[in-house]
Amino acid sequence: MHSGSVGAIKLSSGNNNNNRKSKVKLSHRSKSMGPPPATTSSQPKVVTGDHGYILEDVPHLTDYIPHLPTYPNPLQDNPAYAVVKQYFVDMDDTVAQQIVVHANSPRGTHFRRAGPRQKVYFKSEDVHACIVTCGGLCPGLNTVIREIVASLHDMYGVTRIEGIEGGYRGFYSRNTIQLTPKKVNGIHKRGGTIIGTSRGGYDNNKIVSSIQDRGINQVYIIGGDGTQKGASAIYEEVRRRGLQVAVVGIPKTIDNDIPVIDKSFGFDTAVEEAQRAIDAAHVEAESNENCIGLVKLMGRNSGFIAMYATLASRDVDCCLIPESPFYLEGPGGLFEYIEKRIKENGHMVIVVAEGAGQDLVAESLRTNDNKDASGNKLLNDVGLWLSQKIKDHFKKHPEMEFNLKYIDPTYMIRAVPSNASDNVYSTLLAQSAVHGAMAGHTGFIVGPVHGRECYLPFYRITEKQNKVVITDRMWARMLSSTNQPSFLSTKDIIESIMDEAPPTQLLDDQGAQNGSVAKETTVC
Ligand SMILES: Nc1ncnc2c1ncn2[C@@H]1O[C@H](COP(=O)(O)OP(=O)(O)OP(=O)(O)O)[C@@H](O)[C@H]1O
Ligand SMILES: O=P(O)(O)OC[C@H]1O[C@](O)(CO)[C@@H](O)[C@@H]1O
Ligand SMILES: [Mg+2]
Repeated sequence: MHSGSVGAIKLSSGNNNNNRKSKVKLSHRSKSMGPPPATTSSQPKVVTGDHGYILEDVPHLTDYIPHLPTYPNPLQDNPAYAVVKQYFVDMDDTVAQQIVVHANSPRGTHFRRAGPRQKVYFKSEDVHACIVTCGGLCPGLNTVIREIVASLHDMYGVTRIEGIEGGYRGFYSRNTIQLTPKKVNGIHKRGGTIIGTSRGGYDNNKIVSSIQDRGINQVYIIGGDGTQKGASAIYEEVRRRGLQVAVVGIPKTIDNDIPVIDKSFGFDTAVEEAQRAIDAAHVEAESNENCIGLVKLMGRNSGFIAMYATLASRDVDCCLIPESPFYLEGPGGLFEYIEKRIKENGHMVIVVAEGAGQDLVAESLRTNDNKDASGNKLLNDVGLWLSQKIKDHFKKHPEMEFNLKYIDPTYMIRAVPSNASDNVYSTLLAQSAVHGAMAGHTGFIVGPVHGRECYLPFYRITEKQNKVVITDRMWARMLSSTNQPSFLSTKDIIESIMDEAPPTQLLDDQGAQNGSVAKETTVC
C-alpha cells in the first residue's frame, strides 16, 4: 500500500461536467433553481427525462444543508491518476437498470454512476470516518475495510478513521479502534472481520447520538438486508438532526439476497468453497454402495449458493432451495427420484439449502418460531431431517443395501478469506463508497449494476429480498443439469409467476424485465 502523496501533476483532461446540455426534467432538484430548501425528511428523488428516462437518484447533503462549500478533489493532484484520461465521473452519467431492450422500449430506470467527482464536500483534514460490520460473516469483509481505509487515506489524505467494534451495539457500548493503513495491511488475507460483528443491539437514537458526540461525519456500514434497514434509519435520523454526516451502506451477504445489484461480494468465494463439500459428498457417494452424498449449504431465504454450487459442480443430482417447494412421497416426489437415480447410477448427490422445505420440517417436528437477536427466524435443520427421512424410507426396502453420508459445511463457506475475484470486487466497492461520501452523497448503497458501480437509494435494497425465480431460465438450466423433477404443479408455477422476485443480474435477463421501479416510487 502506498501512502497518499500530493504531487504537482495536474489532470489536464477528464471532466466535462458542466459542458453538457441536460435534457432531463429535474422533478426534485433543478440545477437552474439553485440549492433546494432544507427538508428534514427524505423522499425518493426521481428525475424524469425524454423517452421514458427515469433516474432514481440518491440523496445529497445539500438536500437538507444548503450552501455547503465545495473543494477541489485532491485526486486531481495525485500522480497515480494523472495518466487517466477521464478520471472524474461526469455528473450526468447514469447506468440503465435494464440492458436488454427492444427498438421501441422506453429508456427506463437508471441509477447514478459511482466514482470520483471533481468537487468534494469535505476537506480531507475535517473528515472523521467510521466503519462498522454487522450481521453474519462473509468473505471479503476485511478487504472492504482495508480498501475503505486505503481509499480515504491514499486518495483523499484522510487520517481519522475508526472501526466500531462488534456491530451496531459497538457505537454506544464499546471503544473504537483506530484504523490506519498499517493496521489494515494484509487483513484481506484473513477471513472474518477485524472489527467484529453482531446481530441485534440496534438502537437508532443511541447510535446517531454516538456519531454526533464523537464528531464522526462519514459512516460506512457494511452488512446485509437487516443492516441496511438500520443504515437507512440512521440516515433518516442524521438528516432529521441536520447533521453533515454521509451515511453509506455497503451490501454484504453470502446469500446474495440483496436485490438490484449484480451480486454481493463474498458470494463467489462461498460458492467456490461449497464445491469442496460437494466434491467430498461425490467421492463418498461414488465409493460406497447405493450411497447418497447429502450436502447442506447456507441460504436462509434465497437458494443462490445451492443453485450456483450445483451448476458449477455438475456432480449434483438434486438441488433443493427455499424458493422451490418439494415433496417426499408419491409420484414425482423426492423418494421416487432417489430410487430411480440409485438404480441407474448406484449413487447420487443431493444439495439442500438450509431454508428449503422448512414447512415440511416444521410440520413433522412441530417446532416453535424461534428468532435470533436480529429477529431473523431460526431455521429447523433440514439436512438432518432429510437424512433421517431418507434413511427411514430405505428401511422399507431391506433387500437393498443403502448408505447416506451427510456433510454440513455450515460456517466453513463464509469464514474463509475472499478469493481473487471477490477481492477485486470488494476493492472497487470500497473505493466507490468513499468517492460517493466525499462527493457529499448520503443515504445510499453502493453496488454494481451490469458491471458498473452505482449509487442506489436505500429503499431499493431494503424493500424486497432477492430470490431465485424458479420460472426463470437460470433455474431451468439448473434443472436440466441435474435432471431432477421440478416438483411443481401448474398451480405452483402460476403462484410463482404472480409472486415474481425483484430483478437481479444473477438471474436471467428475463427476470430483469419485470416490475418497473417508477411504479413503486413516488415522483416528487
Ligand atoms: N429492520 C431493521 N431496522 C433496524 N435495524 C435492523 C433491522 N433489521 C436488522 N437490524 C440490525 O442490523 C444488524 C444486522 O441484521 P441481521 O442480523 O438481520 O443481519 P443482516 O445485515 O441481514 O446480514 P445477514 O446477511 O448475515 O443476514 C443487527 O444489529 C440488527 O439489529
Ligand atoms: O448463525 P448465524 O451467524 O446467525 O448466521 C447464519 C445465517 O447467516 C447467513 O450466512 C447470512 O449471512 C445465512 O446463510 C445463515 O442462515
Ligand atoms: Mg439478513
